Amino acid sequence: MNKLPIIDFSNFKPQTPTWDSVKIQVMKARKNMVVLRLYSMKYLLISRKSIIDRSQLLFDLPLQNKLRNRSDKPYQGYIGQYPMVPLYESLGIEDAVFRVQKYDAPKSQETKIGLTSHTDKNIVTILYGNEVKGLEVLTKDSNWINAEPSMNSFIVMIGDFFHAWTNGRMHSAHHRVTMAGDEARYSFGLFSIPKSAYIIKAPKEMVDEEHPLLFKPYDHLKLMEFYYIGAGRSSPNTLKTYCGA
Ligand SMILES: O=C(O)CCC(=O)C(=O)O
Ligand SMILES: [Fe+2]
Repeated sequence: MNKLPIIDFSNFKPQTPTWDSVKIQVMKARKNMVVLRLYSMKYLLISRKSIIDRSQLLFDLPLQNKLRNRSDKPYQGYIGQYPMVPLYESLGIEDAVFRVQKYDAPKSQETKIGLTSHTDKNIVTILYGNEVKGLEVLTKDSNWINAEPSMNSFIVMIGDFFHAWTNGRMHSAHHRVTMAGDEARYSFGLFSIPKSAYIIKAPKEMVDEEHPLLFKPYDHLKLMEFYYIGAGRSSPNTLKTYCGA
């Protein structure tokens, strides 16, 4: 497979043949990779330009202004100026799950790291962006494939919460951003997160002889701290290192 599965949600209504066919496609996709494109929402085409224009203005603000949106919590407020990912910066709304991200065009001809390979730690991520490509997803058979930008679709990605809660049935794919060319990439993400202090634990229905428990119960915020502040970043599988059963 060298393309993301594309699932058309545009005529998605309960009790219709489309409903059943979409359901089957979603189940198939989650076994292979679980990065879906949702074709729908024509109004996005109109609003997309204005979202990107406004994001440009936001990131063009002086650094000291952007730094005022700083947070002590992991993955909140302004993130940027990291030597490991010098092209990347992003702004999030405190305690909300919306984040605007910018990847500068690389300064030289070489391809550059925009974001290092990771799995999302949250429940589900919904991504939308401008026409500059860069997002790459690792398939279960270890091939990196490009997520081609598309104006009328979102990319939906399963996070580690769902992977743990379904005891491995849903796959949280590794992904990264690689930049090339001379245009900046903008992306917008909705990162759903559990309520604070919610302990993530696979329900007993998800655990059986064929599916032994993969992870001990854990707190999402503690996992985030382990990833961003602790030793978790260097681990290829942060969740397993943190709370593998
Ligand atoms: O910008 C993108 O397309 C990917 C962003 C991402 O992977 C993340 O913020 O976790
Ligand atoms: Fe991500």
